[in-house]
Amino acid sequence: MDEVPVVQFSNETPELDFSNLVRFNVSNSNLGGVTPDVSGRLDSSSFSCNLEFCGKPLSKVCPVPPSPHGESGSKVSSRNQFLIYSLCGVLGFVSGFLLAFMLRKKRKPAIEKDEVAKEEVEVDEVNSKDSGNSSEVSDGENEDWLSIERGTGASSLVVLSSPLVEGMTFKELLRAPAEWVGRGNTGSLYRVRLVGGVDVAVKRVKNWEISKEEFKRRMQRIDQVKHPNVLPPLAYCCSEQEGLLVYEFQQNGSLFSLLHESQNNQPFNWGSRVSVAAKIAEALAFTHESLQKDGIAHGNLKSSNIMLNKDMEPCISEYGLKAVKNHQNQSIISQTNNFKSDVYGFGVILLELLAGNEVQSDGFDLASWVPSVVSEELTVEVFDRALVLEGASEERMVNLLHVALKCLSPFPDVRPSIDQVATMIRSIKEEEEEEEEEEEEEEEEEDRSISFDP
Ligand SMILES: Nc1ncnc2c1ncn2[C@@H]1O[C@H](COP(=O)(O)OP(=O)(O)OP(=O)(O)O)[C@@H](O)[C@H]1O
Repeated sequence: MDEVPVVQFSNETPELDFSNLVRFNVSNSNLGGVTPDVSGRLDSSSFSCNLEFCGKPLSKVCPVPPSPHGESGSKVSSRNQFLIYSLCGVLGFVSGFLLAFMLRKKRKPAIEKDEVAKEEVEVDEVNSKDSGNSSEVSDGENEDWLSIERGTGASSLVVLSSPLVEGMTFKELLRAPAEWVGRGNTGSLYRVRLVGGVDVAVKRVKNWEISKEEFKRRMQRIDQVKHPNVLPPLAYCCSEQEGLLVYEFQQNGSLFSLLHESQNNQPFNWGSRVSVAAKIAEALAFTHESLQKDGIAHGNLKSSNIMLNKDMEPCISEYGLKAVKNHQNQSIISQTNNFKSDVYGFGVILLELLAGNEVQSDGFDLASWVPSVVSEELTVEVFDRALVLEGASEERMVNLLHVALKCLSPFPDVRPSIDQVATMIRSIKEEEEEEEEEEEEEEEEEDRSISFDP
């Protein structure tokens, strides 16, 4: 066999088939690594002067190479990976939980409002089923109710002396189911059912002309003046821009609805009308006298602010909520005339009771029409046909009409005080009652004579 010439390789021993080799020599080369398997046919001289060689037939033992995929290493690394992933998972879960908690805390008022809206819808549905006179609540009206907290600056609710709403809180009021009832000149009115089943009317007054301090003063004073025919405010809260007033809800509606909106032609006879007029006049006279020094008049007296309680007794509502305006030029008038403005408002109510017509509806101004009819001596034209048919005393109707016309004088100083008005109406009522008594006696007399007649 020929000797294989020595060949210089770089760095690594090439992988060769040594089985047929007689001589192999890589001494003094730059090669290294594990000596090839030559099964004892080569000696150490074949690799001499190469420090990088190890293994047989050299005395240098090769180190056990660390296996990147060795069993123990793999176990360690996968355990580490498991620990790292677990740690990341736990950290992720904890931070996610914390984030969700913080977001929920921030969003809480909105969630509560959503709940109120849901409750409103539920109540609206119930009411529209069981009540004939419930109103549909538009999104705008719901929004209006929901924005109360914003509008009043969430100022605290002041609960007045009535035991009906004792301990009621602002939150409780806003969370209670609410139904929109109507919108007046000054704002919207809602029916709210409190826990325990008490129904209250919540009036929201926007853009008012009364300062916050003045309003508080008024409410505290009005709360001290009690009269059975004046609906007391139960609670209030206010900001500079708007206020919230709570009254007991009156199921039987207003005098306005009885006169102009009654669908089942509820009889409202002459005797009842005189009685209603007398009660309102007495109640107003009492309140004017009590609040004279404080300069607090009603400010917005009209038939939609005369509520009928469960016994159909008239009650003046919304006393003192409005800065008084002059009915003629609509400018805010002096305090001396505040009370005369209420007298004018009462004069309009008297006309409505007599004529059964609505004032300033469809362009028809009853307060201007009546004096012209009276001056043309067509007085009877003014009266409600139902009263004429009923046989109401024309004399007393005319007397009441004259009281109304005095109240409607364009000059506030010429108008009587409400106390004088109350006295005039009282005498008309007494005449009416006397005549009724006489008629009853006559009827009884007739009955007796019939029964004695053989
Ligand atoms: N306490 C109450 N209970 C039941 N209904 C009420 C009560 N107070 C007012 N209402 C009714 O709610 C409706 C809306 O009342 P609101 O006072 O807002 O309007 P208004 O009287 O027409 O005008 P204004 O805003 O000038 O007072 C009216 O039909 C009124 O008669």
